[in-house]
Amino acid sequence: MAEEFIPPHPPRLEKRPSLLRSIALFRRSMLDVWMKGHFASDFFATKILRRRIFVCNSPDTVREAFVEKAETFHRKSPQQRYALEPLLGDGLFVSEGETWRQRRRAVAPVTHASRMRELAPVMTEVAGEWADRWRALPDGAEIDALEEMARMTAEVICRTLFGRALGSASAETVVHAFSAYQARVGQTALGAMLNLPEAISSLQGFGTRREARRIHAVLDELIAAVLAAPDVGEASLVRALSALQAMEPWALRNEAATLFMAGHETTANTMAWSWYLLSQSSADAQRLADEAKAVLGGRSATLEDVDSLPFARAVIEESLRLYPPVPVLAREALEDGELAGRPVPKGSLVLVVPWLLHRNPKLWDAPDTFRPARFLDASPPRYGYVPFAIGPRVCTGQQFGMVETVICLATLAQHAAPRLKPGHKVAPVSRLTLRPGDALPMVMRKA
Ligand code: HEM
Repeated sequence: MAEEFIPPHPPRLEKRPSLLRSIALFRRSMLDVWMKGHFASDFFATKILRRRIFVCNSPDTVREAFVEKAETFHRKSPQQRYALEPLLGDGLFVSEGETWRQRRRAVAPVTHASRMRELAPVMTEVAGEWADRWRALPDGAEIDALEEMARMTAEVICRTLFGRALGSASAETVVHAFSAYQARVGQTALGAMLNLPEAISSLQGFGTRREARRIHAVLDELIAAVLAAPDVGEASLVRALSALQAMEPWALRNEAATLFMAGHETTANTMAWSWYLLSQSSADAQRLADEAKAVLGGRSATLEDVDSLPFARAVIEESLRLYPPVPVLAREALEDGELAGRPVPKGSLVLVVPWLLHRNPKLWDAPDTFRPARFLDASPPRYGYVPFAIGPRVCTGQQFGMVETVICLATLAQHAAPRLKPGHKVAPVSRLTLRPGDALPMVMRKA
């Protein structure tokens, strides 16, 4: 049997770090703060400054917190709200209570599995354009696979949000505006996480609000153009949202911003991690290329092909297990509660950490090893595999994200098997999402 690949992860701490060290590690990446024992621990509690933190790391405790007691642990963490509210306002991702319920009723149907027939052709079209791009590159050409995948998934989400022509023309502007926001956010959310006084936190957020206003201006213009244009029957999430529920213009913009933010970088990172993992496991890369060539014969994958591409799906599922794009799911207790028989005071943070849960040795055989076939052999443990979260706030774009990544991966894998640039070391980092560093230099090779 070929040797299996264990992809990189930050060193696991042997003993509890000092407060200053914890803060320094957290600032670098949310992956670096965990101790060795945390991975196999079902439930544990800790405290950083004024914030009590409870971590659910077994199927039972995940179900208890996010499903059975979802009402108590419904509110997003102060860190997420602080980082995202300037941009998303009361958008679904950060809202709560009645506003959340109302928005969920609007957003969930337009991204639902039943809409894939209408949305998937855009994914097929973009995957085909990228296959042409990659085919035109000479063997040995250098690419940044992270940037390539970010541009590709931006095309998909912009064309599905705003329609083909407007979406394609605006993708670059939207991506730049969101990247500038992200760069600001990375530095601002720590104060809120640690429960520092409001004044300190708001001082940090000035630049973030300025970047958010820039994005709002871009989106307002695009939405007005979509709604002013005649409906020619092409897929547009913005048009579908406004047809389904009467929404104020700012509410529609908040949901468009939410869908872009939630649906862009998550899928881009999943694709980039998949190329990296495949580049280190030639047997899996070959198996994927063989499957894609046999099913597709050179053409682009469609929605109808997805069920015939089980190995492509398994590669995506394994990438999402090892490098979940949202590696920490955080909630604030709205009232006093209880988890695993322990009191959880109001205001505590309750975390489900896919980064830990997906590598819990009690749930996974060889948890650090890249082994996509594990998803062909057995179903993942219920409540033990949550890349799209679980419970009432589960990702509304789960089907969208899976269909998009399988279509794009299989279409491209027929033509290309990029290798990691010699000498480049990949190190996972996580701020808002988990990425393979700031760039992923790879060298093009024909499949
Ligand atoms: C591989 C791709 C994706 C992954 C891994 C992913 C993951 C997640 C996760 C973990 C959450 C919950 C976050 C939390 O509880 O704090 C979430 C929420 C959400 N996602 Fe996704 N997502 C993906 C793609 C998408 C796409 C393509 C869309 C839309 C087209 C989307 C729309 C949303 C929305 C609207 C929410 C908020 C749901 C709510 O709070 O009710 N996601 N996603």
